[in-house]
Amino acid sequence: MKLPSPRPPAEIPHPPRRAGRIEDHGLVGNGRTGALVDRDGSIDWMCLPRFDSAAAFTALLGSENHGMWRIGPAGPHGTAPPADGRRYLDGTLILESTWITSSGTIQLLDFMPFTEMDDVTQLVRIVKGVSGRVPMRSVLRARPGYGQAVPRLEIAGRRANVGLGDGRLWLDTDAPSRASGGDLISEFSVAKDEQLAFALAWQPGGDEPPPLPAPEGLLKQTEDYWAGWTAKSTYSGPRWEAVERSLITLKALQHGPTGGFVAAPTTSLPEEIGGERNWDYRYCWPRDSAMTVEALLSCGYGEEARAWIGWLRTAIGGRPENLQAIYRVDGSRELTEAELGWLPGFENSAPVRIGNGAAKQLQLDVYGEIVGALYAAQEHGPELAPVVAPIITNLVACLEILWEQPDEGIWEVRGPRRHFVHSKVMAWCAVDRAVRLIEDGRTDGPLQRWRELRDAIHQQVCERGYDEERNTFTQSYGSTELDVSLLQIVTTGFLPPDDKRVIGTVEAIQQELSTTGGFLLRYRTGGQVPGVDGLAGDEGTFLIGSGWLIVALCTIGRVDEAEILLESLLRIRSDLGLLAEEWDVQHQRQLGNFPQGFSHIAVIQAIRAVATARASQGRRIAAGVIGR
Ligand SMILES: OC[C@H]1O[C@H](O[C@H]2O[C@H](CO)[C@@H](O)[C@H](O)[C@H]2O)[C@H](O)[C@@H](O)[C@@H]1O
Repeated sequence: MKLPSPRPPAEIPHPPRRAGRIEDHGLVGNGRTGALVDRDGSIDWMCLPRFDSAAAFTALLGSENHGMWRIGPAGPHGTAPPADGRRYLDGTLILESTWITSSGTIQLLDFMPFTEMDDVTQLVRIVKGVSGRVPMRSVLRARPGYGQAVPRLEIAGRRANVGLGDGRLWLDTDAPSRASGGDLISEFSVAKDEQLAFALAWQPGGDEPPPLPAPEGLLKQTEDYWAGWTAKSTYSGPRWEAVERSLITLKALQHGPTGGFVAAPTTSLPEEIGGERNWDYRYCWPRDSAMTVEALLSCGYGEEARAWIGWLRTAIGGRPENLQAIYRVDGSRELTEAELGWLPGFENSAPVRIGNGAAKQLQLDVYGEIVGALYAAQEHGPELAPVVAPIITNLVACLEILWEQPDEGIWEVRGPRRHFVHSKVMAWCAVDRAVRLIEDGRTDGPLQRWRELRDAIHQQVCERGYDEERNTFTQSYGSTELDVSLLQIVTTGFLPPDDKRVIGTVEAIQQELSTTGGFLLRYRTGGQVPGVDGLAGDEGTFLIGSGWLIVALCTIGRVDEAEILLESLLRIRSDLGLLAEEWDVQHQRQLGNFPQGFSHIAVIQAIRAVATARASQGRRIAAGVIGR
């Protein structure tokens, strides 16, 4: 469905979005929504009030006239130079950008308080003078409905507000401000030891203004929130800073009020620049969320898992046979896909899509991922067993009926259904975990029947999904193609690590799907001829595949190789430690939605796997089992 182009936004003489990269953005968030901040201090993307609401700042996918809010040193024609340095304050999601100008140095702190206030979303920006005096400018250009409309702007003293349909944005600042063509412009200067704050608040409904903000108090509250949160991590091994950054990023993708995790806070960042592989990730995939929960649990975060289980129970409801591949943040199911014709897309990568047609696909692997996460949750908190056991047994009962069907698989192909080997392996995994739960006396179920089911799936995969001649499992039954998801044969324990079919599959994937630097394609795309996924064009290397390969190599004892790949993966993170879904090996840039949960799961899993393997090597050396 293509939505008609509305009247173009009023032409205001401002340049288009500065040509930058996906990874030039920093993320701030409050567990309800997130905002992406470019190097020049421009908020190029922000959906309000929820991750899956319409964006009020959409410059990321169009021009500045589709909405942005920039604060930076005053440059020509309303621009600001890129910051000279950026970082997150340690262990937080508070972004600090520093500009060193000819007249002085200033810092901008961007953050979103995790607030208890129902339905209020705040974004606070504090400009601090470090030296000299720096002329600054703020240009707030809210454009509701993904850049469709120019709202009415009202200014009353130090408060301005704009209507956004079902809510209103309030901006509080002491900076002198004026309206210009639907923009709120504030020009001011900040000297050493001075500071000036801007606080933006979204509130539902009418005209009642929100309470006046206290930016310094909100900063302290946000610092304390993150200090308390990061202190709960149980991971203190090598590369813990990278683990911490990925954990914080995953936490930022969880919608606090419901417990649902979005796959990423963006839509339609392209998987190929100029291509059509542009999808909306601002929703909750049980698959992605389950993997996120496992990654968080592995570092001691149980509360997020509990909240997600609550979300899952709502989303699945009383009918697990109606499991969807994707839900909205609140667990609702309406995700009709549409194209926003008025947006040119990131670097002209059209279409820009909202909604996601993959929601209605059959994706059998999801059962395995959900059951895996629930199984891990009750291992982490045994009191959860009575809560998760009925969900597990219901899902496995569905799988009993469904598992022999072809499906669209983990990659949500838009080509014909196939018997994807990964889907069957994950189905095996779901049944296996259910059997273990029954064997351990943590729930009741048809033990013998499910043991037989588990064996039947295993046997079928080994007979129909394995290419004896090449000694590798294949993407789908009877195909000669490979798929990076086959690495989960190793990580799920479907076969023992020293099985020749396991080693053969790892090596075949390395040979056929590996590119420069060891980054892996998901599978081979067909260029202009639509391949297995039914789409024309190619894509970058898929970063969660790197995580799986690193874990697989550690599992089969090739830790040195794994560590080299881990270093490559860590090297391509942005200066802020963030990763999109994919990496373009040729142009050395990130691709796809950003930051993506999958890629940060990969970082956590890979670092932990290498650390565990190294520790076990150390123990074996100490015990004299292996030499130095
Ligand atoms: O490749 C085509 C599909 O791409 C998207 O799906 C991908 O992202 C999902 C969220 O991270 C992930 O669960 C899935 O495994 C990925 O393939 C897109 O959302 C789909 O609509 C599209 O068919």
